Amino acid sequence: MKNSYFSRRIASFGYAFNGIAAFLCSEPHARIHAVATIVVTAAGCWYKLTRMEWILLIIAIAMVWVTEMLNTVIEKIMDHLSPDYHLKVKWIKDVAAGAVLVAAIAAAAIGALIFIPHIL
Ligand SMILES: Nc1ncnc2c1ncn2[C@@H]1O[C@H](COP(=O)(O)OP(=O)(O)OP(=O)(O)O)[C@@H](O)[C@H]1O
Repeated sequence: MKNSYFSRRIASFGYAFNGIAAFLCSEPHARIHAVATIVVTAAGCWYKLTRMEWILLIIAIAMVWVTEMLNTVIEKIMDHLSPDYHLKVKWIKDVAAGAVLVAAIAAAAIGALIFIPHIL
């Protein structure tokens, strides 16, 4: 019983990692985020960010990844359920894309507030 519970939890982690791999393999945006994440993390190490700066940076990076992944899922669902042009689909996709933009602007602002003082 215990074994089957833990093996199901381990399997769930496996599916989640498969999902991240599928996102990275199929979406060009994901690869851009991956490169940006590596560059920002390397810059953080170079400038020896404080613990609080790392916390803010990790939240900013995660926000962009999560919104981009959910936006992609919403696009795929809509393309599957409603491949034809539809004003409601346009609204749903535009709002989902808007969420990514909000996260990206916030992440850029957080990055600037953290790195500009270090660079100067
Ligand atoms: N079926 C549809 N009905 C109405 N508008 C749509 C439909 N599909 C796409 N659109 C419009 O086109 C925009 C782009 O949609 P699309 O699904 O191509 O997203 P994208 O961000 O270009 O995705 P990707 O870059 O991952 O291909 C949407 O935000 C929406 O305004």
